[in-house]
Amino acid sequence: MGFDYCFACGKDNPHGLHMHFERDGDGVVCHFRTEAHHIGWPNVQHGGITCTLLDEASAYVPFLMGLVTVTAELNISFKKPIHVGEQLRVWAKPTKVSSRLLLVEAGVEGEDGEVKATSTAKMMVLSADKQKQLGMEGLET
Ligand SMILES: CCCCCCCCCCCCCC(=O)SCCNC(=O)CCNC(=O)[C@H](O)C(C)(C)COP(=O)(O)OP(=O)(O)OC[C@H]1O[C@@H](n2cnc3c(N)ncnc32)[C@H](O)[C@@H]1OP(=O)(O)O
Repeated sequence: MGFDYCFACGKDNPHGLHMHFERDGDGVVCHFRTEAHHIGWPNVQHGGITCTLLDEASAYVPFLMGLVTVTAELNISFKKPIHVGEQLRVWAKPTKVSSRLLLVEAGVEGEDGEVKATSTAKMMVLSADKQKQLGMEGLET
């Protein structure tokens, strides 16, 4: 299975979130609507879904630079609950880029711009050998 089955962005994954990213300056942005099947506590989006939104946005920053990375670290601050039916703006931008590591800042905001969650991520750039070693097959950027 390739990119199209990515849980966060794959168009062919029937269980996925179907995130779609666009460039925004040197970063990325995506709009996402919280649905009933995304909850943990009643009416409140599961924190794991929020993590996925932030992780994916962080991964798309290097991806759109033509780099294959994995998340080595992801630190999240959950600021406000997200409720079913909310329309969210998910963004990410690089704060430091080196040949092996990118630091990426990301956030989730409500329609009124309220900050729901923020994160910082360390994205490790993978060589072709490392991709093979980690069992990542069929990757082409
Ligand atoms: C059509 C469009 C489709 C688009 C699709 C887009 C898809 C996007 C999908 C994205 C999905 C979403 C994204 C996801 O969810 S990716 C999935 C979640 N992440 C993972 O599965 C990663 C699992 N971890 C690993 O594979 C390894 O631990 C990695 C690769 C991270 C390091 O490997 P390893 O441990 O073997 O290291 P090394 O021997 O290669 O050494 C490397 C160097 O790096 C240093 N180091 C290591 N760790 C850290 C750290 N935390 N902070 C700072 N530095 C660190 C290390 O000391 C060394 O430095 P030096 O001693 O050389 O100086």
